[in-house]
Amino acid sequence: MSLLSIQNMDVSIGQYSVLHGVTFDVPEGGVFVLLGRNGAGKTTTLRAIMGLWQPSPGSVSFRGEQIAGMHTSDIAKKGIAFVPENMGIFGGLTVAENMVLATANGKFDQTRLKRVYELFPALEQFWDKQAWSLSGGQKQMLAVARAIIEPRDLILIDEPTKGLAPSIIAAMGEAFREISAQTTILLVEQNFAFAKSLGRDMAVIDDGRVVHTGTMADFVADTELQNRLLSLSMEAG
Ligand SMILES: Nc1ncnc2c1ncn2[C@@H]1O[C@H](COP(=O)(O)OP(=O)(O)OP(=O)(O)O)[C@@H](O)[C@H]1O
Repeated sequence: MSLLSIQNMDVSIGQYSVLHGVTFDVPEGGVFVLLGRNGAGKTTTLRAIMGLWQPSPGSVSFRGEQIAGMHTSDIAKKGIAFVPENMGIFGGLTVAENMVLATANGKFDQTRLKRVYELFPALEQFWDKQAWSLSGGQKQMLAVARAIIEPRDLILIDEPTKGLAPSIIAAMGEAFREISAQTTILLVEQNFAFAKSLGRDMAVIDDGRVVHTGTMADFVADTELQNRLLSLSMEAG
């Protein structure tokens, strides 16, 4: 059984029909990459899984249980976290306060906190600094750290490398590799070089429809398919 199974998911935003019968399965473990052009429907897919947009009834199951139609807070309690593109951190609060707010009861599990420090040493260094004063990469690290401070089975991460320097992207990749040994990651990316270094399985979405699913290794080997499905707006690599 897949960890997450999306079957025939339609999503409308207001009067606009954005997703049309989106279907793909995310197996447990590793990184699953969702690729697609600008405006293809990647963010909408993540938001619908999280209950932030209303997906069609019965279209999203997590560990075999239907979660479409549940409240976002109940979906989060099932063990799914979301790191949105805007990171969702509180700039006026310190790193420590941002982390406390991400815990279920205001207390840290010390083993998990130690792991966060190991993955992202800058967060320990800047623990008492206000989040707005962090660099773009450090803010992204804080956003991911907030998602893993409680036990999770699945983390949805939306374009984490956007605007980051190559050295920070490399560090982020290392952290994701370690996190994905314990927690499945569903990663939306436009940076194909980054995505292909991490992904085991993948899907491509275009105009609100899934147009390809398979292994990343097969996709990387098929340049004709890449050229056809990935627009020039995606960073080839
Ligand atoms: N709040 C909204 N109201 C109306 N239309 C929206 C809204 N949010 C997204 N859309 C539309 O839905 C479509 C999919 O958008 P989405 O943000 O999911 O794409 P994306 O693949 O994540 O793109 P990008 O890579 O540019 O972030 C786009 O045509 C977009 O204009």
